[in-house]
Amino acid sequence: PGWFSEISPMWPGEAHSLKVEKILFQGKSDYQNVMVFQSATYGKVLVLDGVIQLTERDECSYQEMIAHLPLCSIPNPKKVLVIGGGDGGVLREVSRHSSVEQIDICEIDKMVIDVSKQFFPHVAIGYEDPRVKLHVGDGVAFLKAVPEGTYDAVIVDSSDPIGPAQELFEKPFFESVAKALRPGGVVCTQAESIWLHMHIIEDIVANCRQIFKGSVNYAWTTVPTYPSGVIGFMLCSTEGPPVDFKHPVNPIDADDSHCKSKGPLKFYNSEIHAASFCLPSFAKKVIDSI
Ligand SMILES: NCCCN[C@H]1CC[C@H](NCCCN)CC1
Repeated sequence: PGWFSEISPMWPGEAHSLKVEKILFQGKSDYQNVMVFQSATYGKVLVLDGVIQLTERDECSYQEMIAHLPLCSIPNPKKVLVIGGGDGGVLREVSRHSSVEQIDICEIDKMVIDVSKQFFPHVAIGYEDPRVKLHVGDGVAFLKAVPEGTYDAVIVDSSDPIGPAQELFEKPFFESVAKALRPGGVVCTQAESIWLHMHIIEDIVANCRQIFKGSVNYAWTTVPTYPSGVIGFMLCSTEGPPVDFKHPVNPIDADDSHCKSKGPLKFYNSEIHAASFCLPSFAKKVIDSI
């Protein structure tokens, strides 16, 4: 009864609101406040420190794009690491790829995992795949311990730079990701909004261009319940076999038969893969000039 408004200094002067039917969970973990509520029109909603992480209605866009943009860009992904993504949605999407043999996930907050399993079973279903190995801990420390060249792909499904995910936006972390990737390996990170955060994106792109000597691209998608209605992704590859993110070499068809239990893809397809790298001029000017 009432409205939830997403007010944050990260998007001053604006706040997306959702009509609340019932608050289902409120808790404080070692890292952040965790809340779940039943919304009137977007299904259940997961909120961390007052910031919307996902809603049942539109999570397909973010989870499918952040997973398939990298994995469909390399021919035969086998070893994948997910940093963050405690709700399990990215795991659900990664597990659609039959070539994948090992999926490591490092999530710092156990409460996010438990709450997702309890309230978002269609998202947390990702944990049920036998290839998934869960590590509860800090992604920065995890990556430091990873042997060089271990992974074909790393997906950084983080929250925003204010809070526990702050370090996941800084240079040392990107360097540790590059080290953990094989030559021609790929990383996809959550990269904010071109409407709200061009300055943050500028810094991220500058760091990525210094660190990833393959290709560096910015893609974006629409998520109605994220501020400004869009969210971006950094797609980078390490030096080695070239990766052309804009032309998927490993297309995943919409009715991928490997995933009866996970349902069909609701958002991602090869056309929207290519289209997601087309940017408005104001963003292109900044990103292509770095
Ligand atoms: N697996 C879903 C995790 C969602 N990650 C993030 C949650 C916070 C959201 N804020 C958007 C801020 C404006 N760009 C970005 C994605």
